[in-house]
Amino acid sequence: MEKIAYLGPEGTFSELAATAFTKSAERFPYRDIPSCLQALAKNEVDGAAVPLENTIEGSVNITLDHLVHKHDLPIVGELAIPIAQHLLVHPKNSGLSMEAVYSHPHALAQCHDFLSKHLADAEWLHAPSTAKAAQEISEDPGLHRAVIANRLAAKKYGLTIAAENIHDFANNHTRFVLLSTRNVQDTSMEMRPRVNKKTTIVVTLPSDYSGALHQVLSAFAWRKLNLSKIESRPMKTGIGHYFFIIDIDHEYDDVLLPGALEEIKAIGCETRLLGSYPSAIIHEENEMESTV
Ligand SMILES: O=C(O)C(=O)C[C@]1(C(=O)O)C=C[C@@H](O)C=C1
Repeated sequence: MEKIAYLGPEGTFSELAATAFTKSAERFPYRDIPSCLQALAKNEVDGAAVPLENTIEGSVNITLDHLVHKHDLPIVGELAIPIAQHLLVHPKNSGLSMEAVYSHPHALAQCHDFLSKHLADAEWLHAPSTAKAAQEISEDPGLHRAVIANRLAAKKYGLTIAAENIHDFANNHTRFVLLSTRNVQDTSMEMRPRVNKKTTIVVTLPSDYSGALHQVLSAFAWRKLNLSKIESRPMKTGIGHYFFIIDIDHEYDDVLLPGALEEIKAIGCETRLLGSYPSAIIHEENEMESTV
């Protein structure tokens, strides 16, 4: 892989994930997640690292929805990385007497307890990414805004860490997926310890068919295929119209998964394979290589 897209600017968690996926690829920052996917679809890059789910905040809906509704970009790898959120301020400002706190909505949500306790009177403002907030505040100390971002962003944009590890739950991780239209072999995934194989599918149930979801689940159950996630998302075609995203702890083999999908199709479901890929978790922040 030569070029990888991520949610920019430099210093986001997405950049950390992109680096963890592949050190050799040149990293290209984009303004938002849809632009990363668009860049891959237009072959401006040959990979994209995008967030899918956080342990505290749940799914990153914009990624899921764009993967399902707008593109056909296969998932080729998955990494869960530790997310340590810190409160950053411009060195000319001090600590917690700020007019506003500025960050990505997911980062603000991950620190809700801390903000309620220490910055309840400040405005909580949404930024396109954690590092974008850090970059803007580094350029304008007069805004009197604190930022929630990672250590890399603090270093990159010359901000001071006013409070460390302010996320509400200790085990804060975000799952990132690597998307690519190429047959990727040069990511660092295979070198990681404890790599599992996973498959992600999208299932649309037939309308007015009692017990359809039950039958879908039993197609996996009697084959002893473990599901690690099932989530419904709106099809955007009307109230009550949903599809399901299902993660299966098994690689797409020649027998079990094709058999389960055939069984599901036979009851009138539509299915789509989003990818079958290696999956790993990085437990500690110090296992992440810095990109500074
Ligand atoms: O803003 C960033 O640094 C991102 O990479 C985005 C993002 C997200 O979309 O959830 C990624 C990981 C963290 O959960 C917080 C923010």
